[in-house]
Amino acid sequence: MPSPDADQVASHFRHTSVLLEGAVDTLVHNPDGIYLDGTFGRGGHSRVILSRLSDQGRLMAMDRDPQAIAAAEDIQDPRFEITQREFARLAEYAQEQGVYGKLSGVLLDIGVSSPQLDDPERGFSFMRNGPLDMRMDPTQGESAAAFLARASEADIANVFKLYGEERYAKRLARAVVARRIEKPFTHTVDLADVLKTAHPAWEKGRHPATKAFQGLRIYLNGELDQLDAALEGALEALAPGGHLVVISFHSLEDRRVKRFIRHHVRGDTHLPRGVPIRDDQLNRRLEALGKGMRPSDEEVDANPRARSAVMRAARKRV
Ligand SMILES: C[S@@+](CC[C@H](N)C(=O)[O-])C[C@H]1O[C@@H](n2cnc3c(N)ncnc32)[C@H](O)[C@@H]1O
Repeated sequence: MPSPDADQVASHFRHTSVLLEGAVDTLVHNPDGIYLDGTFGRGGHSRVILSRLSDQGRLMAMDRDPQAIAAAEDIQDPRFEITQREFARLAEYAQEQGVYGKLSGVLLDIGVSSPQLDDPERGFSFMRNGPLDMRMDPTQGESAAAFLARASEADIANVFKLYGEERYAKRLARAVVARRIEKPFTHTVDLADVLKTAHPAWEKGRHPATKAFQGLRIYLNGELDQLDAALEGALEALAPGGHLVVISFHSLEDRRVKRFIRHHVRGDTHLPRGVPIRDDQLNRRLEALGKGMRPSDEEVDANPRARSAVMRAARKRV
């Protein structure tokens, strides 16, 4: 892939941040604190966080996508630094920087950015034709084309079902395998057309390839494992009283975030079921900060990609 030019990337494909004010209001409780934005994207949240910090405050950011890192070039602020890395390794980053256990807040705005979806060259979109890639970091791991060329029919069906929640996963996988014998898949629209032809029940307003594409993207980027590791890492890297804020875009992710927070709010899940629990056996490490927050109707009207977003937040107990 050619090395990304920050201006080109920033001007061609824009990202509208979701729950921008709500997330930053919940995250920043101490203007002198050290914060970590695990999903820089185009820096929508990062820029507002910086505007809320004092001269003593500090913001560390990360993203696994080299184009996101290039888009941060215009932030010339001594309080800001960024690294290209997976957020599963956020605790390691905090350790290297000497701030492990000292963070005032961690923000994760997970999933894909609009520039990733909108740039056909990234291969995420079934609407715009491009090479079938779908990696957030195109230098790591396996592309969608490589996976579809080598995986068994059962593995492909599993990806569509587990990560795309596609009801007709087996049927779609069968069509993919039948077609690849004649010609391998190299482009997004070609795959989308095969999925569309094989799909028996189109839902109104939704392209029949939507769920299968989601499944491939989540699988190829290891998104659920990344999320689990990032939540664990954030809990350790936060200072007592630090805030964790997570915005997710579909139920597979939100369920995990909700479960993680509930587990640490109750502090009882390591004990066998049915055993009476004494208070001193509980290890309550988090306090929930409100209930899940969703974008307003106005925000969804202005940015339809916000419609499935849910934000959950918690405070690490002292
Ligand atoms: C929804 S966008 C974030 C947008 C950002 N908050 C903004 O306002 O511009 C999600 C970003 O997270 C990044 N990302 C997703 N999974 C990641 C992971 N496991 N590690 C690091 N970055 C990841 C993507 O590359 C993408 O840039």
